[in-house]
Amino acid sequence: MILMKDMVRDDKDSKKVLRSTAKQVSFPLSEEDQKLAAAMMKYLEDSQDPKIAEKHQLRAGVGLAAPQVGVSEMMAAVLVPGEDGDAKPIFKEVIVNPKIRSYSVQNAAIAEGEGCLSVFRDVPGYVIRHEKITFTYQDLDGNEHKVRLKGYPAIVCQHEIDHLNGILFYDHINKQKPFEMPDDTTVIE
Ligand SMILES: O=CN(O)CCNC(=O)c1cccc(Cl)c1Cl
Ligand code: NI
Repeated sequence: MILMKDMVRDDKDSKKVLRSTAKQVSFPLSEEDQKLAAAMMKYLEDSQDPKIAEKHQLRAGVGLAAPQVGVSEMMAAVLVPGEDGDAKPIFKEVIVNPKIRSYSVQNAAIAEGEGCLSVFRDVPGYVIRHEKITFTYQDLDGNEHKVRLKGYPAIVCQHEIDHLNGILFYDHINKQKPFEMPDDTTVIE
């Protein structure tokens, strides 16, 4: 089971795993990679269950990338829950070797900013991202997928794909004016 103690912190990342480009994953997946993928998705499910999260002191997450638990591989779990906890998640997948193929000119940012399990402090400010993205990835069986996302799920996948490329959310915050946004940026509540 992945716990908070397993998370690599950006302020203590001596191996720089959070700041390097992760390795491409080859198929068929090794036993180890299959176990890691399952454990990462399980972390997200548990962290979104108030009782389990409380019991194991898990910080909630809608995504988790392998470098965050010290594994420099191109793999991330994404679990964006449905509105008001209705059973069907908006996006649930372990994305392997993801690559953004195109994106909108239009920018978007989450109103309350972003958080990260690799960043044990609040970093206020608007994280400016693409409102829409088209990206490809392989699923755990190696099948290629091409997905178009918009709004919140698109933001989450950008946050995760960033992790695989050594980028952290606060890299996108304007240091001088953290709450400045390009004027036509969509604010996601
Ligand atoms: O990389 C994944 N994490 O660090 C897990 C914790 N952060 C979140 O769940 C989170 C919170 C707010 C906005 C975004 Cl986009 C994300 Cl991803
Ligand atoms: Ni993160």
